[in-house]
Order: sequence, then structure tokens, then C-alpha cells
Amino acid sequence: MLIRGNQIKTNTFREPTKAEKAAPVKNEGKKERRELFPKLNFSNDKAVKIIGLFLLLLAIYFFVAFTSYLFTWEEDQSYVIDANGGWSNLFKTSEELKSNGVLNPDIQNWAGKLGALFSHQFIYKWFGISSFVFVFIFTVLGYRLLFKVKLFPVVKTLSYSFFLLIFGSLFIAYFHSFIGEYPHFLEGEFGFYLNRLLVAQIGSAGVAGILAFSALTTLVIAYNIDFKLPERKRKQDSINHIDDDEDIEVEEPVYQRNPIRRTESVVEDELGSEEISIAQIERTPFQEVVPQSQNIPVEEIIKEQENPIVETEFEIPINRPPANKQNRQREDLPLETIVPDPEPEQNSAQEAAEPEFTVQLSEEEAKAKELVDQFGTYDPKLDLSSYTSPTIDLLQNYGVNKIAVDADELEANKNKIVETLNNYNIEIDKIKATIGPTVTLYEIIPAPGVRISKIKNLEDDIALSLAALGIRIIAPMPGKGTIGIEVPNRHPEMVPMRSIITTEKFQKTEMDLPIALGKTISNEVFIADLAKMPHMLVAGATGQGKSVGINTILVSLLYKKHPSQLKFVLVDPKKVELTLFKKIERHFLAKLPGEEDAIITDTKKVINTLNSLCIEMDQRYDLLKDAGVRNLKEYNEKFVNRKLNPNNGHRYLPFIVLVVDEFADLMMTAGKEVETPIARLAQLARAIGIHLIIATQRPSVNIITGTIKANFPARLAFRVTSKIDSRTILDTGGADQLIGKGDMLLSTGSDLIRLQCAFVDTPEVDQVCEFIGGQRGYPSAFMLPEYVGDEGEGGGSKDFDPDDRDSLFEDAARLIVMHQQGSTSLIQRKLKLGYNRAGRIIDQLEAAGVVGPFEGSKAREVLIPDDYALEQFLENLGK
Ligand SMILES: Nc1ncnc2c1ncn2[C@@H]1O[C@H](COP(=O)(O)OP(=O)(O)OP(=O)(O)O)[C@@H](O)[C@H]1O
Repeated sequence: MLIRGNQIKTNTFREPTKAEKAAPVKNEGKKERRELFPKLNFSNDKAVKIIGLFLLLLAIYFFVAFTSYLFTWEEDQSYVIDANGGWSNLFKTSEELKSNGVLNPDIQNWAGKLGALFSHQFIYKWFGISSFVFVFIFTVLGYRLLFKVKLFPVVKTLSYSFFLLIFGSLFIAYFHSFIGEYPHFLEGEFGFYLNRLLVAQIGSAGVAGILAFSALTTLVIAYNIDFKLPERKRKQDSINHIDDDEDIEVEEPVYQRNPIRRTESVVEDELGSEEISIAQIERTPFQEVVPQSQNIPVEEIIKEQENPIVETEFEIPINRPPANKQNRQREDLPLETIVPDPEPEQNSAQEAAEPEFTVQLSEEEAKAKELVDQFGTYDPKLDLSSYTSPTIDLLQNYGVNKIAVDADELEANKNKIVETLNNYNIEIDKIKATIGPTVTLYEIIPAPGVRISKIKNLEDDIALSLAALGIRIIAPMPGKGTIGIEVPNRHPEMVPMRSIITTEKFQKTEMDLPIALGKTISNEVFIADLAKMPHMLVAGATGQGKSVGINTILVSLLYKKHPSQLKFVLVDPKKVELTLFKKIERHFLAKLPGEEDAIITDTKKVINTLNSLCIEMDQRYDLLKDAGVRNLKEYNEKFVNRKLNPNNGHRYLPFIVLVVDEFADLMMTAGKEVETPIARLAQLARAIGIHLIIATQRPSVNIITGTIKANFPARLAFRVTSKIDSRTILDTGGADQLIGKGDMLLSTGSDLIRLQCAFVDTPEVDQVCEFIGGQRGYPSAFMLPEYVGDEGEGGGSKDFDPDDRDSLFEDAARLIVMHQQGSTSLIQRKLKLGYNRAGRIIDQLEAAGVVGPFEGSKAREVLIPDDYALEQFLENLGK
């Protein structure tokens, strides 16, 4: 049996044995001490109430004693002073007191002898009348414990009270020192001597300063008071002053963020109303934040690379009458923004009224809490606690990432676009360029009245005039009032995987399954969450970057996940693409029990694996149901908090990512047998953490069938050969216009994003796998549930049971009769079935008497001559 995580570790999720309960291994010393001095159990309601009551009574007693002291201190003076015995007088008789020199043994304090002694101690010896603060503290605490009502927050109360005690005592002492030379009960001896000490060191002015400073500091801490100077009149918002002729650089901050030097030549047009501004761009090379040194763990890299979003604006001179006055006035209208008030600060009175909220733990939760207290939360990583994620130096640094589009190229393209459009009488208001790694996006704002479809139809003409392949027109740009024309750069930039992995965006992402796909057209790093997608279809003609794309996805997951959190099921009928990942079998791969290879290349095994994944899916759903949660995340959270008992079959569930390369190949050989489990997984596996990535070279409709397509909302298209293929994969054209080499379009249902795929070369993948494979792994790959396939049933039984017929029995019979050819491969091909199933159907047809027996290489004889006879035959069979 596979050793499941943490069975032999401290992490073990099991109830402590009797022996352990009796004599826990760790912290013996501490435990004993705990038994000697049992901790006050605040969940014991009675004890809490008793303490609360006691504190309240103490507060009343102190209040009476202290108040009385203010009036009776003189009478009781001789009783309480140390010279006459002080606290030791408490248990002396009147005679003894008198003999000790106490003038008045009959105590006047309303709280008796003890009250007099306490008051003397607190008020005279310690803090003076500030000692009343103790009455307040006891009241707040007692009230809280007895009535479970929070008058004031406890910690705040204690800290402010402490401050008031010292401050009050010193404050009174300071002012009293100007009229008296001896300690007085107003400030207490503590305040008196503290003031004297401070005055001797820093003088009266210094003490005054300290008092003022501490008072103001406390006000700032408590109420965050503002020290405001009278405000100067601010400049009016610049938005009201924008001159009509002024060029508004809306996206100026972009330049400031980037290491770009920009010089502008502005040429006034003769008309004076419009201007041409051509930005010339010089850039410093795009710098990676990672130091070039080797062996840097990824975790240490935190700074995100600046995204060198490069935007250039061209304004086209157009001889048009100035906009009418009304419009201008509308433009001049100041924009009023209403900012909602920040949330009012929590007021302490409100806090005081807040009712006590206690949560009663259920038995199950209490047990979980006990286990967590004893063993800590379950740590799935503990089994491979020494595992380290691959280091960044395993990935190549392909030189500096420099966008090689110069101003001349931009200018030339701009001119050609404008010229072409002008040839077709299309006027443009403005044109803006955003330079990406492979393409530059020219956004144009057409003059009012220009029909969008007119520009869209000129796609080929613009491509011709620019003499460039891969031009894509987006009309209109979603969310912007512009039309986009994507023009490939003369020297496209490669996006190394390393430059993506090192970004802060990737390092700090909180996504469950982050995949670093590459960069967007505006040169921003693009990271998607596979867990949210939740499945992805990848298509692209051969040599356009599909395999690199799959490697990129796998490598980004390897950089981000621990082997306990993620398992891959890799299907590679081509047998060459995914073999690199064999090295990480004992860390990240899953396989069927008894299989030798974790990477599946055989069609029959693929069917078994897919069915096994369906079983895993069903099992996971049962576990989720039992745990009363809705998805994998909640389930694992519950398991980690030891709320699920492994003895009931619960286990930590890693994400499973199924990657199928060359899906077309599988569909051709196994048809429905592959399609059905894949469709089932795609439909249901989202919540239980099984995600599918399916890649194909040929995105034709018989490969990417309706059922499959409907369940794969995320589609990634590399360059395909025809518009039809593009439509099949993306439901729209565009993929046929890509330029290859990792240029791709990602459709996530609603959006279509053009991306340049990050590049990771085979040796890099190899090194990453080597790095992982070289570390201690699990004893074997992750075991999927056993699936008993239908191998060996090809012979079939000759006894025909009409009720046990295959659902496609009748279709197969019609097919065979129509073709008058009793061949298994015919059924296989036309009904898109696997060999096993087709074989089973032919056996059933033989048993039913539709075809004759097996005749070696020859097709079986068909025993029913035509359709009519067959329909009658089937009708009788049904009866
Ligand atoms: N993201 C990329 N950046 C730069 N170059 C790339 C990128 N992706 C692919 N290429 C280039 O294209 C070549 C082919 O890529 P890849 O092997 O991924 O194609 P493919 O679509 O998988 O082909 P096949 O289906 O035949 O396996 C690579 O060797 C590489 O030179």
C-alpha cells in the first residue's frame, strides 16, 4: 500500500493512545508544573462570575475607603504610619496600639482598619488621589467578568489607567511643589519624589515639558488629534485649466515608470489648431531584477521587474473646422468626484455596548481543537519537509530583453496605416502605439462618422501595404473607443521563462495553480490561474510553440507548488514531448497501480487512466459530501485543521492536472472511449481539483467535438493554418493571423488576449526536473484508483442476452447491413469506438445472428440482406 502522507510523523492525525494521554512525550516538566498550578480555566463560568463579583466588591470597598480617607486621614494618621507599626497594627488590640503610641485606636475610616491602611498605602504612599483609578480598573474588570458586558476594552483600559496613575501623580506633585515642601496625599509620596528627582535633573521647565509631551502624545494615540496650521488656498484643479489646444497625455505616468528617455519634436501645423507630435523612443535595456549570480533560491527574488510598457502617441494633422462651442463647453465642465466618507472610527461607547459573543464548540470541533493543540495543524509538506523548489539559476537568461522597435519602424508603420486608410477615404483623429514583445498595437480613433466595418474589411489591404504577415484588426477594442491594428515587430522579442518567474507578480501570487503564460501586448506579465479556468484546450499547427507552451505551464507549476499539493497525469502519445518529466515521477506524477511508466503513451492505458480519474473524481465527491464542504480548498482546510478523521477515509487531496498532448491522435484511435471520460471530467472535476489541459495540432470539429468544447471555456490558440481551425478553437478568427513562435491568443470565454508565450527550452526543463528528481521523493508516484478495463473480453461469450446489448448495437447492425461488410474496424471508424468495444459489439451481432463467425483476415459474412429485413429482425429481437 502506498504510504500516505504523515503516517509516521508527529503530524499523524490520530487520537492519542492511552499511554500517550497518560504520559505525553514532550514537555514533561512543563506538564507537571501545569498540574501543580492548574491554569485558571476561563471557560468555567462559575469561577469567572465569582472573580467578577469579587472585583466589583473590591472596587466598592476601595471607593468607600479612599473617599473616607479624604475626610478622616488626620484622625487615623497615628494608626497607619510606619513609626507606630503601620500594617502590623491590623491585628493589635487597643491596649497594644496605645502602648505603641497610637493616639486614636478607634479608626474613623468608613472602611475600617483595613480601609484606613489600604488608603494610606495607595493614596499617601503611592499615587495620591490618582489611586481612584484602581476603583475604575476593578469596576471595568469586575463588570466584564460578572455581566459579560464590555464597558471598555481591557487592554486599552489597563494601559491608559497606568498612564493616568503616573501622570496624575506627577502632574499634581509638580504644581503642588510650588506651594508645599512635603509629600501630600494629593500626589502621594511616589509623585512627590518622582517630581523632586526630575526637577533636580532637568529643572521645572523640563518637567513641564515632559508633562505636556506625554499628555499630547496620549491624545494623539487615543484620538489621533490633528495639529493643523491654517490651510493655504490650493491651486484650482488643473483639469479646469486645460487649454483646448493642449495635448492631453493621458498615459504619461507610463513613461515615468519606464526607463525610457523621450525627446519630442513638436511641429506646429499651419492651421495652428492641431499639432503633430512624434515621440522618439530611446530605451535603456529592460533589466531583470535578479542578480546574475547563480543558485539564488526563488523565494529570495521579490522585486517585480518594471513592465516596460511602451506607448507612443502620434497625432495626425487633420484640416477640420474647430469643434463647435457647445461641445467645448461640455468638455470644459469640471468633473465632480464624490468620495464616500471613510468609515467612521469605532467609537468606544459603541464598543462598550457590544454584547459578549461566545461560541460553543461542537463535540467534533472541540476534538479537532484538542488534536491541533496537541500535534499542531496537519502539514501536508511534512513528509517531504526538506524539499526545495527549483532555483532560478536552472533557467536560462537569454541576454537582455530589449524591445527592438525603433522610432523609424514605428513612424513608417504609422505612415503606411494612415496612407492606406486615407486611400479609402477613412479619416483618423489620432493614432497611438503600444509596443509589445512581438507585435505593436496601433490604436486609432477614426474621425466621426467612419464606419468600423469599413476599417475591418481593409485588413488584407493594410497587411499588403505594410508588407507584413500576422496583422490583426480588432474593431472596436473592447472597453476602449478605439480600433486596434496589431502589426508584428520586425525583430520580435523572445520572453524568457526566467524573466517571468522572477517577477514579484509571480512570486507573490496567491493563485492556487498559477501558470505564467507570458507577456501581453503591452508587455505586462500575464499569469493565469488554472484552478479558475478550470480546464484548457490548446491548439496550434506544428512548430508554432505548442510544446513549449505546455512546458511553460508545467514548469511554472513546478516552481510554485510542493509535491504534496499537486500531481500531474501526463499523456503523451507522441512519446517524446513529456518524457522529460519522468524524473519527477516520485514527486509530482500520478499513475495507475501496477503500471511501470508514469507517462502514458499507450491508448489503451489512456482509457484506463481516464476512467481511473473518473473514479478518483467520484471518490473525492463522496469525501467532500461527507465533510460537508463544497470544494477542494474548503476540504483541505478542514483536513489541515484536523476536523476530518483519516480513519474515515479522509486524506489530504492534492490538485491533479491532466495533460494530454496530441489529443487528435487519441480521438482517432479511441474515439468515444476517450471522449466520454474526458467530457465527464471536464464537466464535473472543477470543484474537486482535477484540471485538464488538452493539446492538439489539428483542431478539427471531429477532434474538438461539441461536448469537449462546451466544457473547456479556456482555449489557447497558437498559430493555426486556416480560419476554420481558428473558429473551431476560439469561435472566432485570428489564430490564423498569428506569427508563430509562441505568439498566441487566449480566450477565456469573454475575453480574447494576445500573448507572447514565455520560452523555456528543453534543456531548462530537463534541469528543473533533474533538480526536483535529485531530491528525496515519495516511495512511488501518487497512486490513482484501480480501474478494471475490459481487456480480454474481445473473445466475448456466444450467448446473446438481448437485455445486455451495447447501446450502439442497433446502430452497428444498421451500419453493417448497409455496407454488407461485417468488420470490426468499420464499426470502430464510423462510430468512433475503441477496439475493445467494437469487438464486443461484433460478438453480440454474431450471437444475435446478424453476422457470421470470425473468418480470419476476411470480413465476416453479413446474414441479413437489407435494411427492411434488419428492422423486422430488430423489432422481433426487442420483443
Ligand atoms: N515562446 C516562444 N518564444 C520563442 N520561440 C519559440 C516559442 N515557442 C516556440 N518557439 C520556437 O518554435 C519552435 C517550435 O516550437 P514547439 O516545438 O513548441 O512547436 P510545436 O507546436 O510543439 O510543434 P510540434 O507540434 O511539431 O511539436 C521552438 O523550437 C522554438 O524555436
